[in-house]
Amino acid sequence: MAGYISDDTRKVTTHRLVEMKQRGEKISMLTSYDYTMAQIVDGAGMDVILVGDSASNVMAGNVTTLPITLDQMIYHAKSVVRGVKRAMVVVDMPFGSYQGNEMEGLASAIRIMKESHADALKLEGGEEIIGSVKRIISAGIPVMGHLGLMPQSINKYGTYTVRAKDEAEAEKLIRDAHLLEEAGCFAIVLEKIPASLAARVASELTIPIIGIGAGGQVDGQVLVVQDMLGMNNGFRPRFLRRYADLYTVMTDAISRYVSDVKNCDFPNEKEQY
Ligand SMILES: Nc1nc(=O)c2c([nH]1)NC[C@@H]1CN(c3ccc(C(=O)N[C@@H](CCC(=O)O)C(=O)O)cc3)CN21
Ligand SMILES: CC(C)C(=O)C(=O)O
Ligand SMILES: [Mg+2]
Repeated sequence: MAGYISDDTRKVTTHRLVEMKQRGEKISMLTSYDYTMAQIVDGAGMDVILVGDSASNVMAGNVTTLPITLDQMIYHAKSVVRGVKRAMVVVDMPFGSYQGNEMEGLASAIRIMKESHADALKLEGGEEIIGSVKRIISAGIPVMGHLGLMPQSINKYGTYTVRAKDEAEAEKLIRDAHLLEEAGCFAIVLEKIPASLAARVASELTIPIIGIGAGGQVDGQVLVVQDMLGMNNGFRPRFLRRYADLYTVMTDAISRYVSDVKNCDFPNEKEQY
């Protein structure tokens, strides 16, 4: 099956994402944490590349996203930006860099933008962090919101189960989404919530809603690239579609290399000087 690669090579902007929502063209988004992956993802025609704090899990092997630092996020973001020509690059602000202190949030945001040359930032939360969101937007930095399952708050909930299933939580999520839009966010990620609730938010708001485990009635989709490529053998939530089985492909290739080295089949005469 042929892939979809846009012939429009202009850099993706916040303005163009809103236009895509208005036209009904879905927005494609995947994570990347490094230069090599970002080059592949951008070259395949991705609209938005997220330098996710899921790097804490996927790159560093932590159990949660909480330990990753501002310096580490900046390192990943710089590596990704060097590999990207067309996609918009959005960077997750890490846990501890914006909660509870607007001025610290602004300072962290400016550091990420100044040092990485990324295009925008993403912050988890609604009302609780709206002060930081407003300050960062006032500085001219585009902000993407993130509601529903918020992995930086995992210790408050204790599980990664679906969020906003009860009326009260759903009403708060809708209020938070409106607050984020009014504050000037250019898009919002909704993670692991009922599809009907996500559809309602997407229809009520003008800004694009990007879902992960939030159904198809939203304006775009995001996944972690290692998950959709099948490199993370253990991570198989219901919302994940696996487009490849790179775990098997890579294990086969690497084990053949081990055999070739052991059996003195590598290198051969043509592979030496
Ligand atoms: N590799 C990876 N992929 C992600 O999508 C991701 C990360 N890491 N790290 C940060 C957050 C955490 N996310 C998560 C984590 C767990 C589930 C999840 O649904 N896990 C299990 C059990 C959930 C439960 O307790 O019911 C599942 O089977 O669905 C979903 C998203 C999404 N993000
Ligand atoms: C799963 C996406 C939305 C994310 O925040 C991340 O990868 O960190
Ligand atoms: Mg994240």
